[in-house]
Amino acid sequence: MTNKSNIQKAYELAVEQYESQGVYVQQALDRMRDVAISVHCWQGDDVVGFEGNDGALGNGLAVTGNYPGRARTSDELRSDLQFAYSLIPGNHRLNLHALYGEFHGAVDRDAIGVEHFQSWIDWGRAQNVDLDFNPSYFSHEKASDGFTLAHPDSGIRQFWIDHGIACRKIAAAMGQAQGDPCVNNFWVPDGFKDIPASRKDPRQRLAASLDEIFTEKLSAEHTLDAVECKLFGIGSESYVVGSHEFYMGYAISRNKVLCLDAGHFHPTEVVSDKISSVLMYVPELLLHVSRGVRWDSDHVVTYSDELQAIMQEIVRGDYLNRVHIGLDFFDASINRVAAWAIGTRNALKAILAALLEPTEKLQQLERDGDYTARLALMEEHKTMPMGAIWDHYCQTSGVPVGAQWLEKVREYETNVQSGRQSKLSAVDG
Ligand SMILES: C[C@H](O)[C@H](O)[C@@H](O)C(=O)CO
Ligand SMILES: [Mn+2]
Repeated sequence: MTNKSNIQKAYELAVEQYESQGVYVQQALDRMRDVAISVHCWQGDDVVGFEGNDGALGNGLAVTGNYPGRARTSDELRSDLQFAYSLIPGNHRLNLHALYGEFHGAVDRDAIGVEHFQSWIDWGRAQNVDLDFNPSYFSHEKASDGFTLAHPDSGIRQFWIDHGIACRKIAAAMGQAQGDPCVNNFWVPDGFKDIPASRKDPRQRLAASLDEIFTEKLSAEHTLDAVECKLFGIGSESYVVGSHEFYMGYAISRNKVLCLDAGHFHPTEVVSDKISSVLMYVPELLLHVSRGVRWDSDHVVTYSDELQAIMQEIVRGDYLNRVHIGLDFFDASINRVAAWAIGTRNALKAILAALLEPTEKLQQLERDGDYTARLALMEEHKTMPMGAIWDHYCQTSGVPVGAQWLEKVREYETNVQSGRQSKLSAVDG
């Protein structure tokens, strides 16, 4: 049975063990406390949002499962988020999509304004949660044929350009209110199911639309524009306009933040190997930490080799101040608050493990050409008592230790989420 003194004892032994390797745990924990993960709102309600439609998700996004308790209103979503944050050590951000505004009636995407997000801004200030933002280029009649900013119809393109412009203003207002830049991430689904006759034309239209959206210069103290690529989606298997090469070139030439989603590449291609390359040419990176499984790019993040490799790269490259870490997964087959807790805690554990590495020693061995010792120490590190440091970190941060958070989720499910079952609407796809 876990108790405080055992956690403390295990921690002290672990600290000694790390110190014998030249790793100072307190320094690692001090850096850890500054890491803010941008927790994505859309895990809480299966990417439905509050526009008042029936939640029919489109444009290659699909949520499967019908676990009870989906948040149906902004108050329910905020309650679930607050509860999720109470299970996660540290102080984190919230990543909001445009379709989560509070509209009180029909407001089309090109007409949204700061007023529709004022409650979120106020809530963020009250909770000390900084906000990030995303225009929503999906689940809309004007996106139903799979094209938005690259649409051949100039009227439809203009509608989505206006949406992008509106979202930048909202993001800037959020950043100004919180005194910290709001990262505003553009992902568009545009693509073809089958072989295009022109790969060029849609890409030219997408670049032109984005240029129009980004014409107004907004203060980098308030908002940063990010662009997110994708290899394929359901319904865009043959061609996605915003490919990796497209956005890599776009971000470099327009000085934008590049967003890499861990589920948006070929199965054997890893984001961890891209970080140090792209950061040579773009100022900052946004990560969508996710887990691809076959066709789905958005499974709940587990403590996988690739998750650890991503966080190692960020720490080894000393990029913590140039990489914005966001999450992107949605699973309706398990408790949605548990999904947030599992994925976010795993991302943080991987960061802590990376901060506890003897990075300088490993890099010196490499410079010396001692690859034997480099591999030996990397392997020894894998079984160092990181769990004892993590437990202590959770305890001193005032959040549940080990699997105790699951008991809290069970209580929340019984007391809060189970009462929502009557109006459940889950989307299968
Ligand atoms: C809802 C998100 O914006 C979306 O998941 C996007 O980031 C993406 O990754 C699409 O595959
Ligand atoms: Mn993503």
